Amino acid sequence: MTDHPLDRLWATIETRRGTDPEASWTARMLARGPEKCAEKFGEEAIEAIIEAVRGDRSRLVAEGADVLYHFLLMLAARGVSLDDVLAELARREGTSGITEKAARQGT
Ligand SMILES: N=c1c2ncn([C@@H]3O[C@H](COP(=O)(O)OP(=O)(O)OP(=O)(O)O)[C@@H](O)[C@H]3O)c2ncn1[C@@H]1O[C@H](COP(=O)(O)O)[C@@H](O)[C@H]1O
Repeated sequence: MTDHPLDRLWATIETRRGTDPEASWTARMLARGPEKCAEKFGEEAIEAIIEAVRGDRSRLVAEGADVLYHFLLMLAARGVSLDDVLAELARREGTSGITEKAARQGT
């Protein structure tokens, strides 16, 4: 674990698991289940897309933060860790995105 804000946010999300849903948005969303977390992530992603298309920089920064938070929430709800995703990114380092796409498609 590093002192990166994403690591700290992940640690906070994990501490909220099973706590009072009235006191924590994270606890409330986790209690609502992975489908609801995925739906919320989708909504936040669309809001970020809208701001990217509009070109509103500060709104995109704010929506981007919402996207990252709700992405971590969606992972946590499915028992996938941030480290799992970071390990996959690390595995791809140094490979060509085009080669990677072909490998995934089996071509
Ligand atoms: N980064 C966030 C974060 N980003 C967004 N949100 C919440 O996500 C919710 C959804 O945002 P919306 O704008 O969609 O608001 P909404 O209430 O769903 O309204 P609708 O538009 O859906 O009707 C809001 O309640 C925001 O406060 C967050 N809630 C928590 N965190 C982090 O998680 C930590 C723990 O929070 P709690 O679990 O609430 O203690 C916080 O200290 C933050 O670091």
